[in-house]
Amino acid sequence: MAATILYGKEIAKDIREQLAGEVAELKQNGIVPGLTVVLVGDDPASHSYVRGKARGCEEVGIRSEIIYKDASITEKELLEIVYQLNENPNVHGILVQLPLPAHISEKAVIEAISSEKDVDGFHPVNVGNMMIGYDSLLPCTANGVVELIKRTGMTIEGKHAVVIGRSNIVGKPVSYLLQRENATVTMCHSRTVDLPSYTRQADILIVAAGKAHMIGKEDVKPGAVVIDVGVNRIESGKLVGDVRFDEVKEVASYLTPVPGGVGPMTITMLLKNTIEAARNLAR
Ligand SMILES: Nc1nc2c(c(=O)[nH]1)N[C@@H](CN(C=O)c1ccc(C(=O)N[C@@H](CCC(=O)O)C(=O)O)cc1)CN2
Repeated sequence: MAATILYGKEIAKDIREQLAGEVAELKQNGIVPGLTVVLVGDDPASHSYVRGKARGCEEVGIRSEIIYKDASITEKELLEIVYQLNENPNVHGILVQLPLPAHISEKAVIEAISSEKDVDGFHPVNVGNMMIGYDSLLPCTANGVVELIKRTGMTIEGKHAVVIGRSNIVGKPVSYLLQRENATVTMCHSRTVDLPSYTRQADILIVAAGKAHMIGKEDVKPGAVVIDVGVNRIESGKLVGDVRFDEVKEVASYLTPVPGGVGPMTITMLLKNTIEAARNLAR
């Protein structure tokens, strides 16, 4: 039986309607949630993502601002911008778009952002709280993946989840979040020996390797939920995932497309975090 396609775009629309209601309620109490995004350099994909974040804010009523900086900015100058945003009471969420130019330390920039305004959920305080299971601002893509799986109506508890990829943005946090939902989680990566022997055991397969079309139907257990986090631009200019969509849809129970699957959920979870940060900071 063919898989049900999980259109993140439609689910994101649903969630955004709910978030718009939450923003309206905050505004009635005199709080206008505000997000500032800092974008360094001229990477076209980053510019497009940042525009998407501003559009999302407008849709739900969050005040947003984008600070554009040339790639020649020094690390010290960028840190100064972050320190000023930390002090600004109208800014509840701060996000520095990644990747940064090689001469700027991502670690230094992430650590400079106030953990209470870290709407990416990348600050070590937020990562630590997530690992322990305390409340915190959660990494957006990972949180979006878990939300998508929940929307299938399946029970995550007791399922075997296999995650391919161990990045700080997706692989590591999604593994912790699924473990928090009581899944049994196996983390695989580029050095895993005999990857298919793991993927074929997965009830839930999260593919975040950044390698176009690496997963085919022979790698998937029939009936598995398959979430494709890959966004790869191939030679023809087309955007494709890490999963061979047309093949895997024949065996999976649920499958996300690329584009239109996980991507739109990332920005929606950012909006959710900004509202949560505004609420927390007003306490
Ligand atoms: N500070 C951050 N930097 C980066 C993050 C992040 O979460 N925080 N993640 C990625 C980029 N990203 C958000 O910033 C992002 C990537 C993809 C999408 C998205 O909607 N993708 C669409 C396709 C878009 C296209 O046509 O190019 C989809 O999959 O449907 C949104 C956000 C790295 N940097």
